[in-house]
Amino acid sequence: MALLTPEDLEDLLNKLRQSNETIKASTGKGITEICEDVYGTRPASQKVAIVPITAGNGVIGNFSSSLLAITEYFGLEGYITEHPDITGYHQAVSDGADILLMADDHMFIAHNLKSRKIAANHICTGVIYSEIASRFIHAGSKDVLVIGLGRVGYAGTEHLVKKGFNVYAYDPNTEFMEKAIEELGVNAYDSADPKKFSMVFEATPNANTISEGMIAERCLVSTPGIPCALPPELAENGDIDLVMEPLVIGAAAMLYSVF
Ligand SMILES: NC(=O)C1=CN([C@@H]2O[C@H](COP(=O)(O)OP(=O)(O)OC[C@H]3O[C@@H](n4cnc5c(N)ncnc54)[C@H](O)[C@@H]3O)[C@@H](O)[C@H]2O)C=CC1
Ligand SMILES: N[C@@H](CCCCNC(=O)[C@H]1CCC=N1)C(=O)O
Ligand SMILES: [Mg+2]
Repeated sequence: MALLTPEDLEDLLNKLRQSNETIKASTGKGITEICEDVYGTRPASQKVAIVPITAGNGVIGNFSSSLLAITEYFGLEGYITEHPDITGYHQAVSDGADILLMADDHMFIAHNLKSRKIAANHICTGVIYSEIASRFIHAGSKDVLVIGLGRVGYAGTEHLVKKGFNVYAYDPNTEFMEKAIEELGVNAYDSADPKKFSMVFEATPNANTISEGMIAERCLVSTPGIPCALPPELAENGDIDLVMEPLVIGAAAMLYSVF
């Protein structure tokens, strides 16, 4: 499980604002509108409690404060419980919080105590980043290249297939490839095929997983993956729009999915 580091979370809201400008330019809509479209919900000043969790690798510096900044960015009333774990959970429920945000090393969830809806970060991250990729206004077809079929990648692929896109997928894990072909009917990406993609969704924990031969002159790369999927020489290319940030977009999708 690739865990965030405090460095990943530095300058979070500036990274988000940058990403949102790219999202608007590439898709015609900003992240809040896209979340509203995908989930059919809107914020309504819900009270959000963030409960730090000490399990496993333990509390990640500025993870809770980043979630607090995210809740406020989306116009919600957020706070971090005074204590972590069960004590914090008890405080949040006693305070009448509507939504709880908490994460151990394996699951990061949003739980709406009122509506009983619950969301997992890896599902929502896959859905929202693949949705962004699929909305590229300059795309010439419904072909989407997916790199990485793990917890996030598979969820995003499922979402794209459901929405009727032609998904070409690659993952060195042959089991994941076979599962995606059998269960979702995706095409195996063939590097020998000269086809180039204008919409790419990448979800791997490795750098430089996208090579020049995969992408069209003008393309949108939407990736939650850390580190960056695009080699620096490609990332500097003006005609490639890159949407990439470490936490906010996925967390926003979690909140919208439980409103
Ligand atoms: N930005 C955000 O909001 C979030 C970011 N993440 C990040 O997204 C990434 C993926 O997370 P998970 O799906 O949970 O990881 P995972 O470990 O479940 O899946 C990663 C997949 O990538 C595949 N892969 C590795 N190298 C590859 C390559 N060169 N080409 C194609 N596939 C390759 C692996 O075989 C594996 O199936 C991680 O870096 C994680 O930190 C995860 C959640 C939220
Ligand atoms: N227990 C810690 C939080 C641990 C979060 C680990 N999960 C990740 O890093 C995932 C979530 C999005 C990207 N990676 C705390 O409460 O401070
Ligand atoms: Mg994110």
